[in-house]
Amino acid sequence: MSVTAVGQFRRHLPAYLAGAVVLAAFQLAMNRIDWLSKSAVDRIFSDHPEEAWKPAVFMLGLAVFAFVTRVASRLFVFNAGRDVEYELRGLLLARLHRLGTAFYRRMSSGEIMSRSTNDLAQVRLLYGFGVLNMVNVVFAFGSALQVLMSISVKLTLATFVTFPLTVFLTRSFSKRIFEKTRANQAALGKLTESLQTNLAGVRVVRSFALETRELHRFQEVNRQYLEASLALARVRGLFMPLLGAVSAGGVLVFFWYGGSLLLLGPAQGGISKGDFFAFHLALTRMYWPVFALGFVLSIVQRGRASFARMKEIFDALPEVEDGPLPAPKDSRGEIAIKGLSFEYGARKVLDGVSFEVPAGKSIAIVGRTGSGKSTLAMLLARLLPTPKGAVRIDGNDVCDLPLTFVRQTVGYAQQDAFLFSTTVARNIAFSLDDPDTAEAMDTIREAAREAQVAEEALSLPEQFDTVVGERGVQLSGGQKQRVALARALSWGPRILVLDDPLSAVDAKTEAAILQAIERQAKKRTVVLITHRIAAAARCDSIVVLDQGRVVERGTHDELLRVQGIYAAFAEEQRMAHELDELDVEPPSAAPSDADCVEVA
Ligand SMILES: Nc1ncnc2c1ncn2[C@@H]1O[C@H](COP(=O)(O)OP(=O)(O)OP(=O)(O)O)[C@@H](O)[C@H]1O
Repeated sequence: MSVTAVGQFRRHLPAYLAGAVVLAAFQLAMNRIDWLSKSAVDRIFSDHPEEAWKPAVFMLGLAVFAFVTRVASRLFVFNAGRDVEYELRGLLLARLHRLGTAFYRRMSSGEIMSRSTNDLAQVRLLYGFGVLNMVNVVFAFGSALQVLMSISVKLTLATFVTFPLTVFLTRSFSKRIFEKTRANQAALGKLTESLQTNLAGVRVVRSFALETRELHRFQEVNRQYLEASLALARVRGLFMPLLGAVSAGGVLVFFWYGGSLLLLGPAQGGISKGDFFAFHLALTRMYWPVFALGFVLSIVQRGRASFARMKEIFDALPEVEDGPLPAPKDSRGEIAIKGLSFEYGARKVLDGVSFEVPAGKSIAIVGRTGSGKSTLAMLLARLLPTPKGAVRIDGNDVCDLPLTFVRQTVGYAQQDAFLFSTTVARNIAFSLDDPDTAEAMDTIREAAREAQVAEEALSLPEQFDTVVGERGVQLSGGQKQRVALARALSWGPRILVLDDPLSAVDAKTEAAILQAIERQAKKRTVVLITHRIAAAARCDSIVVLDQGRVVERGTHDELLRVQGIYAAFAEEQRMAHELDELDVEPPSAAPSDADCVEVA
């Protein structure tokens, strides 16, 4: 469903209509107050001045009514504006969840943040303040014009002599305000992006002692934003006083021509004192909305410019869409990959990859860095646009299945251990519906034990309730990796894909984690991406990738016998192990042949 400015307006039409009705009632009351003023003034100068109290009492009643309708109109319309903002914020996040790597390559997170906050605030103003005042201008104009024209058509036309100039100014300035606002919002986006990059990389900046250079770069973006803001302020600043001056011209005409009509009096074709007074009231009432029109138009233009920037996110097409089949009730966890090729742009990173994993078995994907292992894992979970017919789960093409089903079935624990800025427990329990129950806590502790991070978690100041800081800044690289692994283990999907979960652990911890992964493999299908031969050896089968192609397939022993890339890796790692003279794992924790599945 596409998100349009008109569509959002239509969704809240009842509230806007209610707001319009009470605004109309308010302006009607103001119209009646003008007429009652005329009546009161004429009575004061008549033979019975004591009767002036009657219209005055009515005016008081109408003033109360006007107050109530004015407040109600704001409640209806401003609340609708807030509702639009609330909905757009939700839609924005939902869309951002669906968009893929191509979009995130194009738009930085700073830019997205700017559009989701600054631009959204401008859009809220458009749907609240902007709409209210646009409607109010029309009603106020009609209500005042009725008083003016009824009192004197000639005087009305005379005071309107400046009107064409007002229209001309409004039109030409609103276009310039729109353009300047777009430029201003774009500059703000760049500023937010620069600030966010500096914050995220503050440690790198400090460790390279490049604060001064980064500050200079930031100042450049900062200066561009300042210039864009000043350019916008100049246009807006010129517009309002110009409009005010033109309006004041009309008031001057009123006093000059209206004054002469007053001196003539009604008997000689002029106007009464009450007419003069009411005309002035109505004219002031009308000039205010015309004057405010400039401000309102600038809000509308800013809102439009911001909506256009947000629409770029709403209109971005997800690379991966739901398939047409209904979600199967369950999954056995059988994987079949056939002729899978994939390119990033023009660069082919997977080329005709084929292999199968029977349900409940484990497979290791081994290969040099950049050989396409993570890409393969992401295609399995449809985190990238998987080619049709290349990946099947339980015989179903993943492209035909609902995305939620695929991603719940294929649990992909990424290589970069991303932690949320919350507690250790909540990071582990990310996939659990209710992480605060005693049952969830048992799962969390069990997963932490399996991932060999329980002891360290318990030694933290508030144990599992310790907040790990932004992206887990308070934990070491290895701790982060194991918390992320615990998260994957607590998830328990049918197919567990672990992307290099051992890159930052020592030999002893590695052995313990491998045993945990082996226990997992008894319950589900496991795809283990690893550089470690010791880890691959424990899997039922091994696939070796080289430059995106499957170059070897078999069990650990079979591959050793082939004397190919895998055997070379094994030899490299054995020699590195011996050369480093790393302390040998205690016999109890060391992997034994008996632990291996189908390793002869
Ligand atoms: N988003 C991307 N856009 C363009 N190229 C990419 C992208 N992600 C990865 N690549 C490239 O695709 C190739 C395969 O990357 P991939 O991450 O799948 O390799 P890998 O085998 O998992 O490597 P490693 O063991 O270092 O994690 C690499 O050459 C990489 O530069």
